[in-house]
Amino acid sequence: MSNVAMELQDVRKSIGKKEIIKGLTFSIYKGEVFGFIGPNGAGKTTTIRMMVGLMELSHGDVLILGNSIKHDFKNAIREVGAIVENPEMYPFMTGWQNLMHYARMIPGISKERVQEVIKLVGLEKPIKEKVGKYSLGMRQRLGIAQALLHSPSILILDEPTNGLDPAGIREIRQYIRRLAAEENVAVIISSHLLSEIELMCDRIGIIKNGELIATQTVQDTNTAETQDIIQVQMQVSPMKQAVDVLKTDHALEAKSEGETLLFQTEKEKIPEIVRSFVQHEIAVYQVNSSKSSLEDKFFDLIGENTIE
Ligand SMILES: Nc1ncnc2c1ncn2[C@@H]1O[C@H](COP(=O)(O)OP(=O)(O)OP(=O)(O)O)[C@@H](O)[C@H]1O
Repeated sequence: MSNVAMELQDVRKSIGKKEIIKGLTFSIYKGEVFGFIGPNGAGKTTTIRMMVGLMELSHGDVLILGNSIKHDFKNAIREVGAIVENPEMYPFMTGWQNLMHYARMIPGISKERVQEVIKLVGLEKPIKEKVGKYSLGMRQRLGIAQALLHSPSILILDEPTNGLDPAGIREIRQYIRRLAAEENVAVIISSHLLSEIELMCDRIGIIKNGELIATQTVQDTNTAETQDIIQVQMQVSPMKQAVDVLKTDHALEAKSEGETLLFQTEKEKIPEIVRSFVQHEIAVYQVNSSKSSLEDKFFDLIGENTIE
């Protein structure tokens, strides 16, 4: 049996004369948490709205467990659970009453299934309390529980951590990871907060101007970081001469910010660089280094310094 949960095939969307989504082709696999990230206006929400059947495709197709969203909508969409806009919950009802209210609208959902999803998102304790008393994180988890009622193979969450405090984010992260691992659900999360994606996802897809510009596993990025290039900050004087030495002796391009020299290299090269500075009578006052985070890579990829 195929391990692909969802496959996008040259998905395009035009609104008026403008093409907003310009041919997305990628797959999402069972049991993985896939982060869909990009700057504001990149096309994340539009793509997600097409994935969940809230918007028609202008071109291409989305296959969900092999079923075409265009030609076999019912069978395709039955496998999808999603929170795209804020989940509608009644604050004057308890968590349990809210879930039962939705469960009654879906044929074949038992009370046992309701109990099961409550356990999955860790809301056993407060489930008999009114939702009006819930924290934002608890409401999000109740929303996820609701989206899971019909046992979908794919869970799609648009900006699930929006507005949550760090503790709330940690909770959501924990339950999302558990869902993928224990239920083999493919989870798709859109976000512009990369630091969270790094901890929550197995793989990320970066979208910019309606195009997928990269996909990569988060594991790979981390491994690459530890083995490869690091960012170096050095306080040196005179600055211009240091930049020249880096270029002529080490073939490295550097930038200067005030008295700090900035460049990237392998860790092993640093002693050699310091030695050559000393030989050229360049004073070295301080050396700092840091690994480049996924966020740096993201900015490198999209070629911008800000995502707002
Ligand atoms: N109904 C519409 N009519 C015209 N343009 C639209 C419409 N909906 C979205 N767009 C445009 O399509 C582009 C993608 O928007 P979309 O909301 O999908 O991006 P996004 O990545 O989800 O951004 P954000 O993080 O801000 O939600 C934007 O440039 C937006 O202005």
